[in-house]
Amino acid sequence: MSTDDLPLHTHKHSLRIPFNRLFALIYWCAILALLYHHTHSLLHSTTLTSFFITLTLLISDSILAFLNIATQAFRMNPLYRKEYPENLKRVLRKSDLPALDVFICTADPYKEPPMNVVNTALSVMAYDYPTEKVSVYVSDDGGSALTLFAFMEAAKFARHWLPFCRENNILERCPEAFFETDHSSFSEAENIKKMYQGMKVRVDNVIERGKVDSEYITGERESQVFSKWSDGFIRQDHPTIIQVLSDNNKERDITGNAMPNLIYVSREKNRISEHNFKAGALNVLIRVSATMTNAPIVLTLDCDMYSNDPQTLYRVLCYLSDPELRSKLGYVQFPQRFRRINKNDIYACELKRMFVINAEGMDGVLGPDYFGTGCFFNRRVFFGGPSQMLSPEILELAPDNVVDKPIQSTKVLELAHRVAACNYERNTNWGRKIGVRYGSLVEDFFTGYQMQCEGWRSIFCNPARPAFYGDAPINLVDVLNQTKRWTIGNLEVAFSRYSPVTFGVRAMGILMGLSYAHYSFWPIWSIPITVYAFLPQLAILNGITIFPKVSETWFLLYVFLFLGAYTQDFIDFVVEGGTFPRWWNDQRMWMVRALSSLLFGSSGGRRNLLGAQAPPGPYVRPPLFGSIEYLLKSLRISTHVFNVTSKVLDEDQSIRYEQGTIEFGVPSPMFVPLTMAALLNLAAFTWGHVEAFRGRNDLEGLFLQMFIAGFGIVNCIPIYEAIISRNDKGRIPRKTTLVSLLLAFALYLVAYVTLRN
Ligand SMILES: O=c1ccn([C@@H]2O[C@H](COP(=O)(O)OP(=O)(O)O[C@H]3O[C@H](CO)[C@@H](O)[C@H](O)[C@H]3O)[C@@H](O)[C@H]2O)c(=O)[nH]1
Ligand SMILES: [Mn+2]
Repeated sequence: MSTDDLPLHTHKHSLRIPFNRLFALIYWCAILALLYHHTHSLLHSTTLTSFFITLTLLISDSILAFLNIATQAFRMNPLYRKEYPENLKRVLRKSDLPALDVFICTADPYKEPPMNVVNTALSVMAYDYPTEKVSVYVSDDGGSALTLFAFMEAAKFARHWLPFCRENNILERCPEAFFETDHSSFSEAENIKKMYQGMKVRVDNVIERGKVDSEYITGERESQVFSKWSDGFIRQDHPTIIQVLSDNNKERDITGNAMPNLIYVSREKNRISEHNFKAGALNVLIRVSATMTNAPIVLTLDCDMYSNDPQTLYRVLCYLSDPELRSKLGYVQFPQRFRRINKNDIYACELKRMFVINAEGMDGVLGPDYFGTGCFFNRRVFFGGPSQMLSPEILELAPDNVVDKPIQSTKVLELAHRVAACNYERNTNWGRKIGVRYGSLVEDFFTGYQMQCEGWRSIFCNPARPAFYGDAPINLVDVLNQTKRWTIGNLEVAFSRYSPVTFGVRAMGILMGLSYAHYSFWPIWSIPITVYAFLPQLAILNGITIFPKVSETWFLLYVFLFLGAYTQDFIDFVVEGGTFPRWWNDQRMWMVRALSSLLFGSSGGRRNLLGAQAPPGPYVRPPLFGSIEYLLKSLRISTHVFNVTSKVLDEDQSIRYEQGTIEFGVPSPMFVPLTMAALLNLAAFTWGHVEAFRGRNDLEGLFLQMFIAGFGIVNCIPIYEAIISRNDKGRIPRKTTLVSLLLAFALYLVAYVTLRN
């Protein structure tokens, strides 16, 4: 039978491509016209005030224009793919199936409950795949005995869980998710559930006490392991701990089947060496796994994600075993999908554009960027471009090396410890040319980008049943802190010597270069957003017209630019299954993000050069410009830290989240610009009408400004509610409102003095 009859995968191009291209052309012409208009007015401005206002608008609109052009790159050639795993099983023998190493990262047992991490691991250990070919490596940057304890428990539970899933052909192989569904039709389920809950109680007890008491330790071997957590052991300074918790050469499940490998790794840490956060953790796992199993396929997973489909690996193999793709295929990326997002996704955490729409767009060119989780790599991709292999410093780490010793042999364990040491990477290519790349807080984005620059292709795989599910933050501060980390990370890429606009365009062509530029430069989108949130409003308050009148032709240009961008964005969103309320919240959240986290730095996150974390400070810290924070880093005055997002659910907060109420709560400086904008827009809109009513205003000339203020107000409704009508703990703290009010008034005074002369 020819392979045409048994396709492993197919794809089709979006029908909207011709329309998108035509529209992009028209839209670019409109943008050019606007920039011409501004330049013309700038050259003919009569007063200093009008000169500065026009200059501000010109700068803002140039930034918007650049970002818009970059966004159009995603729309030039979107692609939709489909895989046929059933065909794969007909052409590939079981014995030919490649092995898989799964990497799971965790960093803090209190922010990332070990039971969640355990669920992540169990869901992939239970993949529908020959168990002797699966190894799961857990990286614990928290260096916590609590996490290790949870995994010891998990290894025991897995001996029951895996055969249960296999024999009953369970789809939902993450225990927590499975027990949330109706499982009454499975006779053993109750038994397994009891075991699961027993494990949960033990793990939670240990977490609550903060240590593993002797009553929980069974046997000499376990107590020996925990004795490593001696007095001087702290998370920032401790030796490497590598613990094989399940070894497929030895362990059998209760039905006598081999168990997958499960290995706990907490790399060595000290205060002098840079440990490079998650990127460093992943590089240690790449090396440790190379010494033990060296599987040709590597899956990276965050501890807040779990597998939702045991067949996923077969989908991946549809691409990785395709002879036409194989030699250049670096990774297969699945979208991040989230489980508990509320109905209208108030924080726009679904990130449909980033995780689906844009990824499909890039897939039509050279493939999607790397999202940090839910990604299957060809191990070879970590070692230089497809035609230019970079050999690691020791032979055993090479991607084609075959491990011929059992994972618990002294030789293997010795080497594994050696490659997990703090100073192992000194004078090597790790983090620069080999492995996951250092130098950006979005190590995922930066790494995928560099791989693609080296000539690797990637594939976006988006099956109907989500391959993975994860959790997204459920309060505004967490969302904004996450955005802030991404902001800094993106700027680090934008202004590195690998900048997508120069290096990227040269290496991958204009479309890929622009796609990556869109992400790395998006923080500067906060400049136009801030200008449009304040300038037109301040102008209204001072009776100044800054946009064309309704009767002028230029007015139509503004209408077209606004409606064109919004409509196109809306169509993209809805075509991918979005709803109107979700889209509305999404566009609101991008403005919120722009006004707060993109611009301002906040709580924590800075450390001194020795790498010691600054002690947690009082609630309100002086706001810092994101760019200043970035600058401080560039001047080596401070460095950025990867602030892990909390995955602990507060009951009250969860309820408010379910109801769709925005959670402010803590007096964060990040809320100040937002609240200021809400107040000023309301003031301007009201004042504009009052003046018009008194006949002192020309509403025709102020129409665009009034429209912007009105649009701002509609977007700010939840903020007004959070200031005035809410009494719950999630309302905007009085202090924040007061500070914002004062600052808004100060801003008004400044404008009064400068604009009226
Ligand atoms: O020093 C560290 C810090 C973090 N992590 C792990 O990194 C993962 C992601 O951290 P999280 O707090 O969940 O960040 P998110 O913002 O949700 O993560 C997104 O953004 C990150 C880059 O900023 C990517 O690494 C992630 O894959 C991507 O999902 C988690 O598993 C952490 O345990 C470490 O292993 N070591
Ligand atoms: Mn996360």
